[in-house]
Amino acid sequence: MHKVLCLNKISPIGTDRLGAEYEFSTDMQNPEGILVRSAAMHDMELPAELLAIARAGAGVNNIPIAKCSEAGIVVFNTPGANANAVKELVLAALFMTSRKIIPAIEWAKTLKGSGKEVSKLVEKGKSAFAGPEILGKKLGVIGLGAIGVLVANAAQTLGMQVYGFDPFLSVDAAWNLSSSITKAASIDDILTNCDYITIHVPLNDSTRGLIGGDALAKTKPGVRLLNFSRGELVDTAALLPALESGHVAAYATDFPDDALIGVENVLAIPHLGASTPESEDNCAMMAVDQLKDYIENGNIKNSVNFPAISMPRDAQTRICIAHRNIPNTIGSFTALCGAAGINIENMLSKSRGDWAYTILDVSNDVTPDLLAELEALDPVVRARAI
Ligand SMILES: NC(=O)c1ccc[n+]([C@@H]2O[C@H](COP(=O)([O-])OP(=O)(O)OC[C@H]3O[C@@H](n4cnc5c(N)ncnc54)[C@H](O)[C@@H]3O)[C@@H](O)[C@H]2O)c1
Ligand SMILES: O=C(O)CC[C@@H](O)C(=O)O
Repeated sequence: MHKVLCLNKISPIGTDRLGAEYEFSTDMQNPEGILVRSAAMHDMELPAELLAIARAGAGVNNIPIAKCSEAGIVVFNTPGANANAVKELVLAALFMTSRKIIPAIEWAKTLKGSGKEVSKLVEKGKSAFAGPEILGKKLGVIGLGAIGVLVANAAQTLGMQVYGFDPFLSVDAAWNLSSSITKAASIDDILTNCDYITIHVPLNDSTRGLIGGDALAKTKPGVRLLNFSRGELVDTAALLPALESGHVAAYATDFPDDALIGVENVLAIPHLGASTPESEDNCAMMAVDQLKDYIENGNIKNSVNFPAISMPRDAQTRICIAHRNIPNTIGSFTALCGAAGINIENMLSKSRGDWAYTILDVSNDVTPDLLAELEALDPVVRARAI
């Protein structure tokens, strides 16, 4: 029986796929797998038995990736599975930051009880809530991955002039991006030219504070800023005076902090980007399928720390080895197998940056001694036989 710990609410459409061979619970000791959404895992002790963490979603800044790699724990995410849900909320925010829809609705509620005067009061008060159209305005999209591409294409069909910036644009994203999107040469191109700016990059050490005082100073007066990626990408301390002066006309964020809540022209949304049944089902199914394939077959798809690797099973036993990407490592695996009288029928090894992963399909039983010898090799962080 495999054990899977679930740290957040995960759609049963996904967890039902675990099947009868799995014990699944929100509270258990020594799990082999963890399913997680946004739960903070940085301070969590990682169980020795833990093989993999599957993040039902895109962002993995809640997971200690480097620590997991060192322990041979494979971390998965579900690229693109919630992108449409986020795109739809970003489009809603484009309209909401323009047309003052939320404060206007709040104001209209105050007219309750005014009887026949309501229509007169509405006409008198409505000018306080006028706001511009998005048609023809310039939208800058920072980060053209799964979400950024969908946002850029949709905004373009709504009549916006869209500029995109992504120094690491993938081939897939380039194929999916409308040819009408203008390529920005630098982030400054976006900052200085655009009426609306939306951020769709991961949070990491190089993007934290991406929009700080210097960046804000380059933006057009009256710019509207949208952040559906992570709160720490925008420096709240630098943003507050820019909102106060009106230089930033509005800020929509899915990640409000205490200082932003209640501030005029801040649209503080409680992390609802991926909260649709469709997205929750997609993420859960992908996360569970990837986790199961890893636990049962050692195959890796959509990992953020180890390479993609997959091989059909056609031998008695599979040895899976997570290791550092250094020369002569594979030779030491085959030498140890040979010395143990193990015949390798098929093998595959892939690397990704500092890390690598090797699958050896063998025609014998594998002894705990051989696994211990493999794991004792310097580059190896985890070896198991399935
Ligand atoms: N609000 C939500 O509920 C929600 C849901 C999903 C994702 N997210 C956040 O949105 C982020 C993006 O999601 P995605 O699915 O589009 O991810 P993705 O990995 O498909 O795309 C991220 C893109 O950002 C680009 N990028 C990285 N650093 C950059 C930089 N400095 N400047 C410009 N581009 C850069 C990458 O090349 C990539 O194309 C996630 O990392 C997550 O933090 C939030
Ligand atoms: O799980 C969620 O609700 C949010 C997920 C989102 O932030 C992500 O990065 O995919």
